[in-house]
Amino acid sequence: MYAVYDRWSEIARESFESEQNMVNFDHINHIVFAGMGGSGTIGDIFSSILSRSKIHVNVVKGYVLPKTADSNTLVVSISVSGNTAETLSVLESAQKINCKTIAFSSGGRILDFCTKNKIQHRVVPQIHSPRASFVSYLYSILKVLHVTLGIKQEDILESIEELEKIGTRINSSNLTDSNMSLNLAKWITGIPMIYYPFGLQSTGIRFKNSLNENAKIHASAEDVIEACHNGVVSWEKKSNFQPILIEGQDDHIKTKERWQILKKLLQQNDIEYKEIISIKGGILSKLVNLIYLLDYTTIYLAIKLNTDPTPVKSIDFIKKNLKIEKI
Ligand SMILES: O=P(O)(O)OC[C@H]1O[C@@H](O)[C@H](O)[C@@H](O)[C@@H]1O
Repeated sequence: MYAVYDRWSEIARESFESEQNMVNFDHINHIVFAGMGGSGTIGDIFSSILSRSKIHVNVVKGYVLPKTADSNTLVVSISVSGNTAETLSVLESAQKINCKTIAFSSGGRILDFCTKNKIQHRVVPQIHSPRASFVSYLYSILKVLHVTLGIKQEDILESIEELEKIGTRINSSNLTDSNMSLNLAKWITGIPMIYYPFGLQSTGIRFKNSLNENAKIHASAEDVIEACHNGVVSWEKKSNFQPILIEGQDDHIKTKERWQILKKLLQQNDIEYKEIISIKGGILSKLVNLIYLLDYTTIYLAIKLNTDPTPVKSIDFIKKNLKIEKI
């Protein structure tokens, strides 16, 4: 897995510079991103980026297309394997009601369905595993859809440069004290309780998912503002949860205030915490930079725990036991 992660910035650039044909969907007022796990995180990223645009965005991590979808809706289906039942189900519903559709997969049932129904499809090869392919999928989708999504090329290139910069500091050729991912992995001894601000949700959820799949440990992730109405009470008791605060340089002023109060509360309760602060820059740069740093943490943690990050036996077990034909 290291070998793939060490190349993330190169993969990002290659994917964005690939031959994939760009497409511009017009007359859309609603976009649905359908995908599970790492493919769902890509939807979360676009949801953050588009949160200030006039386009209504839904991220569907499940089987059901929102009732508001119609022929002015673009449904973007993302599945690295191309065989994820939930994602295929949303695509089938979208095709039935004449949504505009495009799908990205390495092949599988999604490619078969698109070929049969003449739905736009782009093949993006799987690199190692669906979650490690995250970066090639993100930048291939950006290549194909950045005009439709109104994302500027310069913002995309800036984000690749940021991946290059952080890569040299956190990759496996720098196993020193200056490696932030390694340091965070060394610090984690219990269950990470991840807090994230509005706009950086994808980083918190992806970190949780990668801790689960790579390090095979429990983890929890909450929006910090919401947690100030419920989750914070849990710190009144001792536990083996460890707070990790993912803070954005440009968080809303009231979010910044919450971070300060939360830190004060943790200090009063004698609870050690870690702060991970985003870089300055565009939202895409912030998100991919954090995801890279935190994903690497999960691989270093897996190694520390003598755990092979690659296999996900329990997910395989669930999939084997699913009665796909009954969906
Ligand atoms: O992108 P796919 O192939 O639909 O997979 C979605 C998710 O499916 C899970 O089963 C995988 O273990 C995740 O890592 C993955 O992100």
